[in-house]
Amino acid sequence: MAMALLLTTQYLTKRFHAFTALDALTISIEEGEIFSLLGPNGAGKSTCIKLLTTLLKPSSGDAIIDGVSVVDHPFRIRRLIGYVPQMISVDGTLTGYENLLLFAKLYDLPSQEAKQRVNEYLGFMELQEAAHKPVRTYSGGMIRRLEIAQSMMHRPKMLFLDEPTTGLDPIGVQTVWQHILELKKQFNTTILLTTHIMDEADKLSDHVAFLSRGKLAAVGTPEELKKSVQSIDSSMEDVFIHYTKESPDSERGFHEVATERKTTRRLG
Ligand SMILES: Nc1ncnc2c1ncn2[C@@H]1O[C@H](COP(=O)(O)OP(=O)(O)OP(=O)(O)O)[C@@H](O)[C@H]1O
Repeated sequence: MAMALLLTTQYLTKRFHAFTALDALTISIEEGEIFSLLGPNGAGKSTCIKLLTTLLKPSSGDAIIDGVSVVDHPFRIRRLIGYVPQMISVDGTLTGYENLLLFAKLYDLPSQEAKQRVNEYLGFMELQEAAHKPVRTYSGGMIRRLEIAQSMMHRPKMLFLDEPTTGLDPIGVQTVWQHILELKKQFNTTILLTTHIMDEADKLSDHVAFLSRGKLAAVGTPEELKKSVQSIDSSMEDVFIHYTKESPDSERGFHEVATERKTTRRLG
């Protein structure tokens, strides 16, 4: 059965002076699917997300989300999407409930509806018990789930998650994965995520795209990609190396530490 496409990019390109960070990317994402962008540090994943969330303007090309062009109608796009950046995006001094209520108000939800939705998402993310505690007392996994709930307050059709599990302990990773899959199941939310974790891409994604130096190196289902590298029992790591000619773990140490530090510093 043919699925409806929710997002298409057409030769989406971003140059920073002479350097091309994203080079004529053309991909399509079906409604209700989880799509992962993989690639080594500097491959252009965050740049791609920033273009699709209208934080950056393309140098050329376009992307269409639910029929709306990011180039022509950035304000309409912002109502259609939710975004969880790599950096912490909740306030550590407020409670989980207060953080969500703030966002509900930002999106102009009437007071009664705002409270209902906050409670609905706290329940969905299994954060009711901690709802009235300051967020700085939350674990990394709880913070991530709260951030995802926050990005959902206006019921966006599409969510962008930039490295949703970086810096989390194994239990945090599992609960975040479980809730990302539930979002797709219960709300039919279309999700584009970036990740360095091959297992994450393999377990969550309907389709995976590999970027290498700003260019699309491969796209397909995890199964198709594993078959395409033609070794018996090939893993997503093998696929990564095959298409990007780099190791998935290159330079991870510093990157992970830096991200964790950013988290700690921001929450005080
Ligand atoms: N504002 C900017 N000015 C100049 N160069 C930039 C800018 N933003 C990104 N770049 C460069 O563009 C390239 C792609 O960066 P990007 O952050 O998109 O990579 P990434 O795949 O998300 O990497 P990571 O896995 O480290 O997050 C990098 O070489 C980066 O240095």
